[in-house]
Formats: sequence, C-alpha cells, structure tokens
Amino acid sequence: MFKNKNIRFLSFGEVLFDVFENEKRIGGAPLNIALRINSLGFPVAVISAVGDDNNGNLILDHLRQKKVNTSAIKVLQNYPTGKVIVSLDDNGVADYTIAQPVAWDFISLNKTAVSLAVASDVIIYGSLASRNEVSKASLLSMLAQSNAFKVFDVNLRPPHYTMETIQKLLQFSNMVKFNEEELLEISQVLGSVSDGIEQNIRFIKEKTGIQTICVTMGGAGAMLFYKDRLYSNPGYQIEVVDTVGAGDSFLGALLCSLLSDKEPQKALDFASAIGCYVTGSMGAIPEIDLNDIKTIMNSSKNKT
Ligand SMILES: OC[C@H]1O[C@](O)(CO)[C@@H](O)[C@@H]1O
Repeated sequence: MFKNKNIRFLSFGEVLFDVFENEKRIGGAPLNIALRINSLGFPVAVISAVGDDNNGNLILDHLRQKKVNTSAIKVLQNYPTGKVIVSLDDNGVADYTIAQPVAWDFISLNKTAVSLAVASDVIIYGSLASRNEVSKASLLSMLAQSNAFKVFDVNLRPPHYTMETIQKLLQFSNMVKFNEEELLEISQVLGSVSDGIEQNIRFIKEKTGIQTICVTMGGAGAMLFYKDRLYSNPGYQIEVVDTVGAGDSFLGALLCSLLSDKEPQKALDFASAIGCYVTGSMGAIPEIDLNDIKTIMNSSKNKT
C-alpha cells in the first residue's frame, strides 16, 4: 500500500493511560500517533518517560510487543506514569483531566534520544509535554539539533499551555496540524480578523512561513494545504463512539501517506477515513483492518 516504508519517525511527548468510566486504555497523542504509524508498517521511536510502576510496565510491554523503539523512554523513580481521566459527553466528545506532575513532565535528553533525533526523518511533537519546563527544554533542544521534517500537532489541552510556548513550537515546524477550534484560537492571537478556515490556513502560512498545514473539522471533514494547493475532504459518516485519538490517528495516517508520495488528495481521504474509523471505535488506537477503511472511503457522503 505504501511505496516507501523507510521513513524513520520519532514522536516526542506524553505517554499515559486514558481512564474511561469502565476501563483504562493506553493513550497520549504522541503515543497514539506512533502506534498508528507503526500499524501502517513504518519504523517509529518514542521519546518520553514513565514511572516505575504497573502502568509504566504495561505501556513499555505493549510498545515492545508492537516493535516500537522504546530505547528513549526512561523509567523514573520519583514520578508516576501519566494518567488522564476522560469524560465523554452525549455525543462522544471527550474532555480530559490530566494528572500533574507525572513522569512525562520530566523527559530528559540522553545520548540515545539525541541520536534518534539526529537519525530521524520526521519528528512529531505536541504542546502538552511543554507544560513543564524540563520536558519543554528537552523538546526545544532536540528540535534545534535535528534536521528532520518537523510536525507540530498543536493539541491544545486547557489549562496546560500558554500562547507564548505555542508560538515558539510553531517556529520550529515544517508542518502543523490543528483542529478547527485550535486554528481559530491561534490565528486570532496572531492577528487574524477572519473566522474562515481557508482564510486562516492561508493566514497561518503567511504569518509563520509553515508550508504544510492540515485542519480536522470533526464530522465536517478535513483540509490540507500542501505545496501551495488546498485539498479538502467532506468527512465520512459514522456512528460516533468516542472522539478520543481520532485526530492522532488522522495525523499518523496522513504523514505515512503524504511523505511516502501518495497524491495529497488520496492521502487526505485515507487519513480522514482512518480518523472516522477511530471515532466509531472505543479508545484512541483501535486495530484497523484496511478493508474497513476502503469501505468507509467508498461510502456515499464522500462521493461527488
Ligand atoms: O495527549 C492528551 C490526551 O489526548 C489524547 O491523545 C487524545 O487526543 C488522549 O489519548 C490523551 O489523554
């Protein structure tokens, strides 16, 4: 399905357990993205930290079993593995209560992490891990040292960010992913007077110089600005179970497709179908059968 599976991905940031009403599941945007990339057959490593506890062991065991490179996930004695309480509203839309301080607030860069960063083709990072100065300093130092293609998954989780940090993280990125609300909030802070998605995509490009921009819009689909052209997907229909991790899987799938030279429209359609599948399943990283994705892509809403 992909011509070039040699792209080496690296994901930096929170690894944790999402705690739902009746169960807990592995999560954290950087981890969800890494696992989606891994499920599509690409090599991926994660830089993070867990506590010396059962949750930490479960995360490490799962990643090792999937053959994700865990050599830069440190086990810390003084802090527990991250945990997030997820509450779902009647529409399956998630609200997150994110425990603090936890191990991933204290990600340090050791030699292994730096060599991974230098050897990677693509680095993915979000904003949440920068809520703590330790992880933030490691991220900024890593970004400064690597020539990889850098992808900023904005992922605003109030109250865990400041606009100053978001702007700093934007400065390093070659590609950025927003959801609709994030695009509006950040565009306004940067001085946009429009509330249009397309206008704000172009505004961000002019203001920051970032050439590749994607925006997810929930049930209304997604847009991709790539090589000076705008592509859009109107979304696919699905019975929503929960929205947790849909954007993460979308981004993982989009990167695999786009960077292995699939046509941008096809890459966007594929990523949108994967995101849609995730909203129709429980938790952030359900196993995906590519035949189900094909069925979604052939579904009527998307046909013109
Ligand atoms: O990373 C913060 C939170 O965001 C998610 O990745 C969903 O996008 C959850 O799995 C996690 O709890």
